Amino acid sequence: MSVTVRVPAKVNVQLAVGAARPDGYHDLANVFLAVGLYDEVTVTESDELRVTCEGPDADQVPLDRTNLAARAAEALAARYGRTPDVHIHIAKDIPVAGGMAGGSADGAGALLACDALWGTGASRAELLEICAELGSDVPFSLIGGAALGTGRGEQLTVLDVGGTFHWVFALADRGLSTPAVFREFDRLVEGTDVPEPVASRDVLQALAKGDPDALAAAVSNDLQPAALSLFPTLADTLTAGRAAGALTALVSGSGPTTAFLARDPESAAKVAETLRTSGTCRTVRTASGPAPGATVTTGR
Ligand SMILES: C[C@@](CO)(OP(=O)(O)O)[C@H](O)COP(=O)(O)OP(=O)(O)OC[C@H]1O[C@@H](n2ccc(N)nc2=O)[C@H](O)[C@@H]1O
Ligand SMILES: Nc1ncnc2c1ncn2[C@@H]1O[C@H](COP(=O)(O)OP(=O)(O)O)[C@@H](O)[C@H]1O
Repeated sequence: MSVTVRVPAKVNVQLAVGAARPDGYHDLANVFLAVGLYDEVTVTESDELRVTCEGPDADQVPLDRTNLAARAAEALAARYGRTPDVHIHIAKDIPVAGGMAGGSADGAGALLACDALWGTGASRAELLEICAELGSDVPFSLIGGAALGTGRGEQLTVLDVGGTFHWVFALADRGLSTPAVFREFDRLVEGTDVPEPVASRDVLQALAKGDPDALAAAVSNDLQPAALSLFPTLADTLTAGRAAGALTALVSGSGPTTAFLARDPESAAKVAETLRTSGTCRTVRTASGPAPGATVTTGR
């Protein structure tokens, strides 16, 4: 018996970051938008826990117990007093270490898939609690759509979205470590008064209206200076996308993926084509959002 779950990537249309907390995390106002780039996680009953992965970035994905999908299976099994003996196969299309929450997607996907395979009867609230233990971004991967994340990003408020937003993503030739980007943020703000992170009314209204021009004017990412400091050539990618007609350009989360908002699919295709030949990125993808959260597609 096996179960397959499809899980989306995300882009952060606002990422407001507060000062480092005593536990090392940062309070956030994190406005997530799920976009239609997906990983597929299949779990099959097996005699031991093992992970395999296929896809263009598969060689960068850990296959041991540090894999978030393996950790999700272990966490659910521990809670229900059983062994996590499943083969987890990840068909990976979300860039690895790209600021698009690929590992988080696999964690949420494996959790939902194991839950369905084992018939635990866990409530949505219980699954979200396990997600939050696995990582700050994991709860959002489960719910998808659009949401405001507060605390370290794990406390979610679902947001209304009044239309479809068309995005182009430029993938870089190497990843960036999320903790390293937060550390660089701390270094850059040292000695300054970091304001409490607050959700932007303009961002929320633009999402609710489905208005790409208004969203383009309102997006922000407090981690962008840190990502650019660690990966200066990303500035060239942002410039190339803006010159190609994107309404706005920003780093996705902790990067290094850069995100470009377009007015419609035709404009997105044009921006994508220009970026593809610009020599400023490894490859380019287009995707629209909001996309649904983790969804069981086949199984049992
Ligand atoms: C920055 C964001 C924006 O959505 O994602 P990415 O762009 O990397 O995908 C997230 O905050 C990443 O979430 P996630 O990748 O789940 O992070 P976690 O596993 O919880 O934490 C990894 C490390 O990131 C830092 N961290 C994470 C979240 C947070 N609110 N404050 C932090 O300082 C800490 O150094 C922590 O040890
Ligand atoms: N299932 C997984 N897929 C990808 N990376 C994973 C996974 N599980 C753990 N990781 C680790 O998490 C790191 C961050 O990867 P990822 O979640 O793709 O990026 P980001 O945090 O930038 O969104 C990777 O470098 C890898 O070591």
